[in-house]
This record gives sequence, C-alpha cells and structure tokens, in this order.
Amino acid sequence: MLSTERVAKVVLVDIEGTTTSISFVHDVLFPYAKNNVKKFLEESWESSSEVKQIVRELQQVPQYAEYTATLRVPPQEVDVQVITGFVRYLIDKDLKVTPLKTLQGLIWQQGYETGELMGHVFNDVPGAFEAWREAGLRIAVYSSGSVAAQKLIFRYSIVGDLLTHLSAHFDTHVGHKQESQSYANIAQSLGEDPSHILFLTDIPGEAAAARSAGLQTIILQRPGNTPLTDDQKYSNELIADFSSLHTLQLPE
Ligand SMILES: CSCCC(=O)C(=O)COP(=O)(O)O
Ligand SMILES: [Mg+2]
Repeated sequence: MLSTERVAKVVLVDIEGTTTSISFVHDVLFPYAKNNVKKFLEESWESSSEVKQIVRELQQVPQYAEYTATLRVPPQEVDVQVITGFVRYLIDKDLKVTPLKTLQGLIWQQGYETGELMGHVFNDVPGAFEAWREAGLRIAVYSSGSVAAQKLIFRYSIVGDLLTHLSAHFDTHVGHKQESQSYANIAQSLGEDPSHILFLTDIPGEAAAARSAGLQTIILQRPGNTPLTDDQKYSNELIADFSSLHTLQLPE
C-alpha cells in the first residue's frame, strides 16, 4: 500500500528518534538530569512522598545491587549521594527503568519552567500534527519517557505548545516498548481496533512488537538515528520524515 492511501484512526508516535532528535535526548536532557539530580534530591528528599516512593522503587531495580557493589565503600544506609550516583549510572547506561524515567520528568520540569530547556521537534512535526487532526485522526504518544516528561517536551517545544494536539499518552506503565502486549494494552485503552492504529518509531524491535499486536507500523530514518541493517530495511516500511503522511485519512 502506498503511504498516500493509508488509513488510520490514531497515529501513535514515539518521541526519541521519531518526533525529536536522539541528540536532544542524549546531549541535552540526560546531561541536565545528571547535573541536577543531586540538588533535586537534596531539596525534595525529606518533604516529597512521591520522591521517597521513587527512591524505594530505584532500590528495587536489579542494577542497584550491581551498582552498590562497585562502590569502594559499600553504603551503610541509603543517602542522597548513593541515589545520585545510581541515577547517573542508569542514565549513562540508558536503561529505560520506570522510576528513573519518573524522576527525570520531575527534574526536567524545573528546566522547562525556567526556560533552560525547550523540547526539540523536527520541522515537519507541527504540520503533520495539524493535518492529522484536521482529518479527524487522534494523535497519541508512546515513549519510555514518563507521561509527565512527554507532556513537557511538547508543551514547551521549540515551535510553541504542541500538547494541545495530543489526546493520549503512554509510558512504560503500560509495558515495555519491545513487548507485543504493551501495544494490545494501548489499543484497548484507546478503544480502537489495533489495525486502525499507525505506530511511528525509529526502533525495529518496537515496530515488530507493535505489528505482532496488529498495529500498522512505519520506521523513521531521522538524522542521527541508528542505521538499519539490510534485513530491517527489507522488512519495514521506511520514511525520512512525516511529510508523506500528511494525507492520512480515516477509514470509510
Ligand atoms: C519523554 S522525553 C524523554 C525521552 C526519554 O527519556 C527516552 O528514554 C526516550 O525514549 P523513546 O521511547 O521516546 O525512544
Ligand atoms: Mg525512539
């Protein structure tokens, strides 16, 4: 099927490598979280029950024992220094761990609200969002970044507030992105037949998981994305940006 003939009711977009450059996430957002995590924890550690819960969940992450074993002096008790080090360790490994993602969202909030951060989106994103909404489609987001972090990146984007275009958000609370069940959960939550959802991502493993749940998928080849193997190119529909999808229509 040519992409100009494609029909869908929902466009489900990934963020990193799809709407937004990988470089923005890795060279701006992650360093911001690493640089500010200690101060954030010092300020909120005692007073915020949400932060206390995140810390408890971080200690349950399997890599926590691995991390503390690498410390010269194993910690007697959990303190800001240990959790700060562990958060930086997880970020360096780019582990998509749910409590880490929740914490990052809280740290980035301060950066967006002070104007230190503005969410990167590729040039073609606002026009595509407008076209899809005008055609009556819903736009939803599925990212490993927390729902709060997703809302921030679009609300404070470099081209203004794009959050108004988005009608649903999903993060790893719905399941991991390379597991088929996550996409079945999303379809159920949206109340849509999976075949009426078009998932746009940069990661072949995510596309494969979504396809096995019955979603339509297309892989983005944005500047800076990881190059695909020949096999991945043959087994996926590929696009460089959203411009060929402006003509998406609702099914008759
Ligand atoms: C929500 S913006 C931050 C993105 C992020 O933390 C991340 O891990 C990106 O993962 P994605 O699933 O959007 O590729
Ligand atoms: Mg991605």
